[in-house]
Amino acid sequence: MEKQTRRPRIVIAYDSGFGHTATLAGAVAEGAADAGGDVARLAVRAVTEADWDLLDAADAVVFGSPTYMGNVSAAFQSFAEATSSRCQAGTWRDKVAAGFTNSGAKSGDKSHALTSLAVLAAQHHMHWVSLGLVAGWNSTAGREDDLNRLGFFQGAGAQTDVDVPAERVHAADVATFRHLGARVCAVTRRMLGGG
Ligand SMILES: Cc1cc2nc3c(=O)[nH]c(=O)nc-3n(C[C@H](O)[C@H](O)[C@H](O)COP(=O)(O)O)c2cc1C
Repeated sequence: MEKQTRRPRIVIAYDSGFGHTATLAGAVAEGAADAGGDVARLAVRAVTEADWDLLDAADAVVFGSPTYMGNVSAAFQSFAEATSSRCQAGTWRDKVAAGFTNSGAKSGDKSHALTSLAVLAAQHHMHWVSLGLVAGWNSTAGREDDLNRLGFFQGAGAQTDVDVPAERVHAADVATFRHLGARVCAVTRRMLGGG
């Protein structure tokens, strides 16, 4: 008989100064929800007591930040520092984690921001989930609309022109970020024993 488990509880904890990364956080949330997750999104600039409770009760936390000056935003780093007592206490130990970022340049040193997110997860003794996609747009047959068009592996990376409104993120990035959400949900379900 198939083992029954509850729906994985997934929290998307993100920062966004101008709304682009917030839109992409929505794509991660949709992917996770479509895959059967019980999903909450929270903006780390204004974390409430209820938000901390959500984070503490989550099975998985997906961290997201715009890339600012080649790293996570100052607001995201303030949130990261605010988690330090939980780090000491091991409150988030063995939760699943993953990350995403978005920047203005095609590269823009996004890898460094993703690494900061992975280090935060490691300091919390969480289990990091990679993007799980081959690199797109890297051959003569490749197209800008490929999944993982920017070729990230550690997490999901998007590029948004700095002068477009928040909702005008790239469709291939939206699909890539949805994939990350679904993958986090699938891995978390396995961790919960649901196969
Ligand atoms: C303070 C600041 C620093 C930035 N640094 C970078 C950077 O290092 N690399 C890059 O490609 N884009 C950089 N950008 C552009 C943003 O990453 C880009 O506009 C992104 O879409 C903003 O996301 P948001 O709307 O979620 O804040 C920077 C923007 C700001 C405001």
